[in-house]
Amino acid sequence: MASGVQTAMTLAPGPVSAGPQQRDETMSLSPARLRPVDPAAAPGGGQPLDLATRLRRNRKSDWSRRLVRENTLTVDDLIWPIFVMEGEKTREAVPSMPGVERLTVDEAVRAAEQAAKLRIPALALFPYTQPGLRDETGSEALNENNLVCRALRAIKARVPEVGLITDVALDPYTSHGHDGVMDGERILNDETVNLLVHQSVVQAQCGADVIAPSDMMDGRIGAIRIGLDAAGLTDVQIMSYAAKYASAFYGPFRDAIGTSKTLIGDKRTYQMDPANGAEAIREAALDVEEGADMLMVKPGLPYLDVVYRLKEAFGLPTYAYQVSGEYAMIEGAIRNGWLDGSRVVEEGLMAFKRAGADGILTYFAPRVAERLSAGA
Ligand SMILES: NCc1[nH]cc(CCC(=O)O)c1CC(=O)O
Ligand SMILES: [Mg+2]
Repeated sequence: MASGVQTAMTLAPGPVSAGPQQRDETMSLSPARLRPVDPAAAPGGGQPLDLATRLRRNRKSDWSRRLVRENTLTVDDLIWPIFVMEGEKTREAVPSMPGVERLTVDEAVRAAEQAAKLRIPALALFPYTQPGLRDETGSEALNENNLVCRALRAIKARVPEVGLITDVALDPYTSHGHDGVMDGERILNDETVNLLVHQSVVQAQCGADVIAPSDMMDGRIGAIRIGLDAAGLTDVQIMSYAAKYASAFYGPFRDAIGTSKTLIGDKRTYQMDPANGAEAIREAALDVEEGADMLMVKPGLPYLDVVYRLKEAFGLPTYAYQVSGEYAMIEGAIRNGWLDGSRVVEEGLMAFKRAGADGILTYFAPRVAERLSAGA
């Protein structure tokens, strides 16, 4: 160290005669950069480089890395999406999401107990609707005894301390797998919104704490807010899937809820074009104006720029959905031994925090919570 200081003194700031600095005039002219390096200090010559700033200093030990760490990942950041199905005491594997299962309602209650024990704040529920109950207009969505409603009541009765988030959209209930009602090839916006308001009120009356519309119809946030308030459900929150993209990463989810084989066409007339970023701001601005309490971006990792932009622009609680395809990619590689399991999962989740997310919907939630609570 002493010799480093000495070098800095003897080689006082002077004109730069060579080096990369000269090539780029816009480069910072801070004194630290201008100090020339002693030409005698050849690599391996034993003389330290004359660097005033060495960013590695703060990384030299575990305690120091912890001290300078900018972001943290905690159990409080996790939302656990689960799939529910008919039946009793049964769990059924979802092949394209290794490690994820569909749960009967009683097993969903077990999952909620596990969430409570791990202190995962909330679950997000998605139903696998019996094919015979699916129709053109998704009428099962409005049935207060449908799978989601029964799961809501069962979990609320046994594990009231866990937050329950429900998906509002018609796709688990329609014979064509679209999120709205159709007229020929068109997905009808305003007619669909009417049904979504009804669906939201039914779910909230059955115990949903947070209504999360994932349908991407225009105007649904405002309509749902009015509908909930009119039903006396003023405390029910709305988490808007504000920027939801027409993504190929939803494939395994559609296997899980049984819509991949029935879906006619694609969802590009209502979900966003993956090429668009500025449009996400417009989507979110409308949802904020219409009364959204929280915003969500979906998918997650490929859309971190959108997470960052929405958080910066609105400052609302903002969430990212690490979707089924992201889960399948990571878990597939882990199971093949190509990636180091816990490290890659936590690095990915930390990236959401760094981008500004307040939390993440992730199928890895119970696994990560277990590690975090073990202090690993
Ligand atoms: N409204 C449907 C819905 N809600 C959540 C997801 C995807 C979640 C995932 O892939 O994990 C989808 C799929 C879709 O839009 O087709
Ligand atoms: Mg919108």
